[in-house]
Amino acid sequence: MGLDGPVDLCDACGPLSTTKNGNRNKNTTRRKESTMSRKIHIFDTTLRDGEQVPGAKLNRRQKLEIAEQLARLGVDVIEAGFPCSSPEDLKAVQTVAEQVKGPVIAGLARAVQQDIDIAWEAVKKAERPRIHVFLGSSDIHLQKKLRRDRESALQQAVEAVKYAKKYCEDVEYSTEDASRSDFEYLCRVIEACIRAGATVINVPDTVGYALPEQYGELIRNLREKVPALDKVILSVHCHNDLGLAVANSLAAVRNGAEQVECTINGVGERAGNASLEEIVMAIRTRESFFDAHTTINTREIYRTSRMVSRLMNIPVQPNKAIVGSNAFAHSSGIHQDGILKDRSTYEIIRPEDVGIKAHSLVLTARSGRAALRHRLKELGYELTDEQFQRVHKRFLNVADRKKEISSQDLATIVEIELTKVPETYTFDSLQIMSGNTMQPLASVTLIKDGEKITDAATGNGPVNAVFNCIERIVGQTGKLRDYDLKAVTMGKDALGEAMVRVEIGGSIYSGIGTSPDVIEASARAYVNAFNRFFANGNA
Ligand SMILES: CC(=O)SCCNC(=O)CCNC(=O)[C@H](O)C(C)(C)COP(=O)(O)OP(=O)(O)OC[C@H]1O[C@@H](n2cnc3c(N)ncnc32)[C@H](O)[C@@H]1OP(=O)(O)O
Ligand SMILES: CC(C)C(=O)C(=O)O
Ligand SMILES: [Mg+2]
Repeated sequence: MGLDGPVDLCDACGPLSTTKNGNRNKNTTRRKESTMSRKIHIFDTTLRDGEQVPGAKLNRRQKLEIAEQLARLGVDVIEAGFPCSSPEDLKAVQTVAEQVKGPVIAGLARAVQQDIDIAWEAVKKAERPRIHVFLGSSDIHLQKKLRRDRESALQQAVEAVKYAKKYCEDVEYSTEDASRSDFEYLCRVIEACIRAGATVINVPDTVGYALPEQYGELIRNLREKVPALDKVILSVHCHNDLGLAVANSLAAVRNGAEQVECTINGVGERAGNASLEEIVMAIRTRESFFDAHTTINTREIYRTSRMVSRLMNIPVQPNKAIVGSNAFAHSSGIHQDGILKDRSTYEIIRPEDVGIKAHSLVLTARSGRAALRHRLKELGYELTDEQFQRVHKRFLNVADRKKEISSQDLATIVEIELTKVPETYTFDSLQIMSGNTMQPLASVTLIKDGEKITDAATGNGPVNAVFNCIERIVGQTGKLRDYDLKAVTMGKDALGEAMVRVEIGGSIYSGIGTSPDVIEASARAYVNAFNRFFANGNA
């Protein structure tokens, strides 16, 4: 695939390059006549192939919950399980078939009568049931796993399709390991299964071996060599062993595939299946390139992803496309500036289109003034230029020491920089007695109105003992809400900076203190917070 026009943004954002699709299937023709793009059927196999992930097993109730959400998402087919695999899976698929309305409900079966009987038992009450039969077609699978020759396997496939057809009008046949199969033999199997009544032919890249150009070519060649494919739906099913499941699926769509089998979050056997959200959003974002569309309600994508992650107990990696926590997070200054000027500069998908409320601008040491100014405004701060410069300087200083600056951090920075606090109490000195066999004891001296006041207190640690002591001297208790201690310079004699947020009298006060001694820095920060409290009119 390559761009043959201006770089696409998305249909919602601007014009797209128009390219020749090259399809000659019946749907393409029909849709083109009515000037509509081809519909790509989304076959979700989260509950079957996705559930083959170790540890991801779902019970009946969980399968139903996900299936109902998949129906809201608008998938065309839900493969609800492999009913012959266990009595519980049979019941789970039955429950989904009986209760979930809208999508076709499919059950998987090996090319053997017993599996097909059970699959039918599972899906027969669905509004639109489908039996999905599969059998290996590569010599590797035939010789090493099934231990039979091509001809008898072909016969078995045909008999299985005919047998399934007795029960169900809609029968999908999968040529397992198609991408490693002999092409002529693959064509013969497909032709024979269509003749036997298959309504959908699936051409899986079972072991994720294919490369996009090659897989696209396979689909194109199949369409050319097997005209009967025009009478059925041609489907693809890609695995991610080389990280190419989505790329291969899209190459197939480009070359005439009409159904894509995929899973939420890309979960599935080994490295997983093609990810539904990536395929759907790629087709949507580059619709005219593919000359195709899906009927997925994309605003349900994020919710579905969260649900599957939660119920399967498989976290989504932060940089996962579309649904990862960083998919719409901008953290570098140049990008943030661009986004604030016009989101199309760095956003090809609107987060709300996949059900995420908004993009996020994460403040880090790589952020610039534009993002900082924006966040300060969001937090309600209106600063003069001079104040902003001071806040920016301290922001960079803190950001260099922290991975991310939260709104709370920023509030502390602003408070510390902008509020001049009269020193009701001035820190003078402290002494600590501490060790692993005694309760820490601190003695602190503060100065008030020129007079030294000394007191002592214990605590569950030296810093806590110092804080308790300060509270005794100022005659006021506080609750430490946030405590951040960092070295501001390098080396053994590094200067430590303590930042605290203390709840005093129902309000939060920030304090900052520096010293080469971290306990002294903490004491200075605590006194600083109390001075803000007193400066606020509290006696
Ligand atoms: C590519 C895929 O994802 S395929 C789906 C993979 N998913 C699963 O396997 C999960 C569900 N599977 C199961 O619960 C079990 O494996 C069952 C119930 C299907 C079969 O269990 P068992 O009867 O104990 O067989 P077992 O799993 O040990 O071996 C599989 C057998 O099926 C045969 N087989 C494999 N695929 C097929 C097929 N498509 N059609 C017919 N037979 C097949 C194998 O050759 C093997 O037969 P053999 O025992 O005569 O050598
Ligand atoms: C059962 C088939 C479709 C499969 O999961 C595969 O080939 O990967
Ligand atoms: Mg698979």
